[in-house]
Amino acid sequence: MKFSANLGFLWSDRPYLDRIHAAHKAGFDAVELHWPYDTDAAEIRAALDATGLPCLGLNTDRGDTDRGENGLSALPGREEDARAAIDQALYYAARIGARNVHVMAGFAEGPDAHETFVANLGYACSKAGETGLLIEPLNRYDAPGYFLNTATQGKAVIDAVARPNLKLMFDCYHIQLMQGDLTHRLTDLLPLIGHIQIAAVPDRGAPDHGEIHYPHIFAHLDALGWQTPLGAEYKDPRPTDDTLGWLAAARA
Ligand SMILES: O=C(O)C(=O)[C@H](O)CO
Ligand SMILES: [Mg+2]
Repeated sequence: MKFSANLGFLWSDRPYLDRIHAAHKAGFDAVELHWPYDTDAAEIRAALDATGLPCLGLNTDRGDTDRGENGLSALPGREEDARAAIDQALYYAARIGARNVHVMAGFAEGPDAHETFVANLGYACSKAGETGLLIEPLNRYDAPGYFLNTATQGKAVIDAVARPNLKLMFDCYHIQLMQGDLTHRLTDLLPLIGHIQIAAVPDRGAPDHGEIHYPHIFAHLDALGWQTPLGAEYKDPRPTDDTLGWLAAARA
């Protein structure tokens, strides 16, 4: 199994460029970013080229975080802002060679939000070119009021958009908290999944403790033929270099 370091969380005590080199030194196969927009794309690209690490993805801008926004694409009436955020993410992704853009839904509910999300995702699919698009259900404990909460709802949105370049970001941490049954769910949804992320449940630490026995998940994904690096997206109180025993164990 291969692994991607999510540099939104791992080594978050240092600048993005240093995080890429730290991920390389630690033996990760890829990296993924959250919101790298304050860092010059050419510099990120140079660090990726120097290390040989592919970048698997980044997120659309959240909007006005001071007002608590966490994505814009499911917000009725905010289409112009949502599409500007999609354009910005696709442009940045193309400059650094990122494989995917995660289009963040935001805090919204109801049929209008669904319709708005589907329309904005349709726009993104038309503009994406070679870049893949992802949507990610977030759990209700961390993100109460977020529009997209379950893999089941994610599938309904993907079915409604009906475009081959839109897939599900299956974050085992969020899906375990909302729905569980990870083994069957990964099997059933596999054709719709574009990226998979991992963290311990419920504390979102390194994937070496808690409700999910990750050696089983890794073996299961291996048996399913999954090859894309799994995104290590965890927040652990220890310095990142001290949390990587799970990676060594998975490599053994
Ligand atoms: O929070 C997550 O799980 C993510 O993957 C995204 O970056 C959205 O915050
Ligand atoms: Mg995630």
